[in-house]
Amino acid sequence: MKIIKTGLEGAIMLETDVFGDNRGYFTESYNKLRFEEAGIDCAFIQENHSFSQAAGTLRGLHYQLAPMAQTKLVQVVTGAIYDVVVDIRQGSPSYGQWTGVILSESNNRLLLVPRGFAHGFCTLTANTHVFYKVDQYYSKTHDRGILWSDPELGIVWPSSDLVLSDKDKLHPCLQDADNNFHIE
Ligand SMILES: Cc1cn([C@H]2C[C@H](O)[C@@H](COP(=O)(O)OP(=O)(O)O[C@H]3O[C@@H](C)C(=O)[C@@H](O)[C@H]3O)O2)c(=O)[nH]c1=O
Repeated sequence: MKIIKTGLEGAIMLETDVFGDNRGYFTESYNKLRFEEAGIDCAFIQENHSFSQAAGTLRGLHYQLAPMAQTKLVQVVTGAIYDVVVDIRQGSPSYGQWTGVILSESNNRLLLVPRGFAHGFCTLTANTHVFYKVDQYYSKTHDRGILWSDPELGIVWPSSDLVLSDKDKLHPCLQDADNNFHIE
């Protein structure tokens, strides 16, 4: 497993080892020991699967407030996404900064989204299946969002013809969002 740094401390990309043969390939998409060796100590307790029909479907930017904050390990099984994380930890040198990576069915890359980061993605293909593990349960009362188009963030999304949920059209900008993440 290869560890690839993103522009944001703590948000890392993982490239799994792929064993191809005449049938196709095999890869370990998660191995607790390998993660621990890489200094990633997460106990994943829920796995989510989202399916998006259209290319240009944008889900985000989402996070859960502490104490229900989640680390997420994101993987694309079919199709491709532009996956974005935003550091929303107050006091962080990279507070308000974002980075984006492409995860696809063929690049064997996963993105680790730490607690204290907002997360969202835009599908690059139709019929995209995204799987992600989380280390805290879903909590509707802690679930929060930041507007995908917050001008202060200036995220450059890969499409302007977007499909959004009603909820995601109405989130506040980062400066007005509920946020109980702080670092020293
Ligand atoms: C996230 C989630 C949603 N739900 C329910 C709530 C709602 O009725 C329905 C759809 O929820 P949403 O519209 O929030 O789904 P979605 O917009 O796909 O939300 C997801 O977006 C990506 C970017 C993330 O990072 C995830 O953590 C999650 O927030 O599913 C659960 O039951 N469990 C869960 O873990």
